Amino acid sequence: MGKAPALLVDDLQDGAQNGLELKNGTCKATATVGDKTYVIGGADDGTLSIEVQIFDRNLGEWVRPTVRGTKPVSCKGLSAVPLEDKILILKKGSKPDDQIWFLEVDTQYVRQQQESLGTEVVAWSKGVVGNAEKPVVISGPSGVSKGTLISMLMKEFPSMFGFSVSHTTRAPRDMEKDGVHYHFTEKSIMEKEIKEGKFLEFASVHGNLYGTSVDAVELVADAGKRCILDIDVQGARSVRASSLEAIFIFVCPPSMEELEKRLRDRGTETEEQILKRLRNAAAEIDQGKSSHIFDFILYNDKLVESYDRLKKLLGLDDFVTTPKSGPGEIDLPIDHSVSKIDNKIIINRISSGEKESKNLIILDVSSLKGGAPGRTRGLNFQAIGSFSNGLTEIEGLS
Ligand SMILES: Nc1ncnc2c1ncn2[C@@H]1O[C@H](COP(=O)(O)OP(=O)(O)OP(=O)(O)O)[C@@H](O)[C@H]1O
Ligand SMILES: Nc1nc2c(ncn2[C@@H]2O[C@H](COP(=O)(O)O)[C@@H](O)[C@H]2O)c(=O)[nH]1
Repeated sequence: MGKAPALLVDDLQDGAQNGLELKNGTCKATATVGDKTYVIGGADDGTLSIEVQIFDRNLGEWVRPTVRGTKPVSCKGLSAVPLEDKILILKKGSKPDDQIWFLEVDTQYVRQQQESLGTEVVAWSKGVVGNAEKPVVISGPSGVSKGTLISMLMKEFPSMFGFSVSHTTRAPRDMEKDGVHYHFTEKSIMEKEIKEGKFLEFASVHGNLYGTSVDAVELVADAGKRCILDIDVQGARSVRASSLEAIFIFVCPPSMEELEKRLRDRGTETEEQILKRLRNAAAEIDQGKSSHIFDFILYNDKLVESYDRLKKLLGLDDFVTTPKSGPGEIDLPIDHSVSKIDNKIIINRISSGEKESKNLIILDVSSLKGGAPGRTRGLNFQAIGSFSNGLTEIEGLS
């Protein structure tokens, strides 16, 4: 339980309603989901991010929750619209790609986090219009060439893909840089952070601890890139069970002999480590082929051909000739009112000062996908503007 924020309980009971701004805050809104009222507001504590406090109406207590995900920066004003297990947050006066956020309050991810931490948890997730490309999980036995294929992809499409930098307790190899190839970490520190719920997945692999932090995935999404995860089969299984929607690819060697040759030729492991990795490879290949975790199995015999097949799987083979056009961005009017009818959020422009804003935006939240940790995809919208000649212009997705 934390100290009470500037708002009093009476303010919540008398004045604040779902979807309405509070009169005594520039960047504050409240929304009630179940027995809890969420007070969402910026910079009260001197930071630049939007903070969350909860008033538990059953207990009559204020709670300061553990907040997961990248916090949005504060803005000129907020509207909050409660949905079933999350709250839609509309940020006023922010850039078009920073206007729509979700505060998850009762999703599967939040419930899992609450269970492991034993505290109240909320999680931020930025909203994305349309079906933004899913992250890519690449798995397969050690030495099969996951890293090689990922490097080729990142080199050819530097602005499209971003690598999720894992944590590991293994020692760095000669050419490996901390923070680039891995976050090289002490076991005790990593175990503590796992307990604190900072990892999307983790596993003991070939005698060391490896894991993908939520921050690693968020960082790539924040850069507007499609995240690539290079993780073992156990990790892939955990991600499959999480709310991170991804494409799962298992890279398979042409034979165990070839796998052994690649591992030995790479020359990065001791004899003992090579034998351990080869012993584990047989089980990984079995699971990779039979476990239904993976959407695709990619046989890596000849590297260039495998890379071409990988690009095809990711829809990149015709990328240069026919780049896919995006679904567009929503540009919210600064002064607006918000109402909700079923799965449609109606955003009405109030003042007439903004020449380029649409008068009415209808946000469709019926097909939301993904969510924390990561983006909430599947937002659709229609923007309707009227002109002095009486004509109406409609744009956006239906
Ligand atoms: N198709 C191929 N034919 C021959 N050698 C290859 C091929 N693909 C990759 N290699 C080589 O095999 C070695 C292992 O590749 P890489 O390091 O990419 O494997 P990895 O799956 O990322 O391994 P790890 O899981 O241990 O990180 C490298 O030296 C790479 O140059
Ligand atoms: N479950 C996870 N597995 C991971 C992660 N990062 C890497 N890996 C896998 O570990 C092995 C060995 O990697 P190496 O760099 O020591 O050769 C390999 O299969 C990787 O895919 C992770 O975050 N989680």
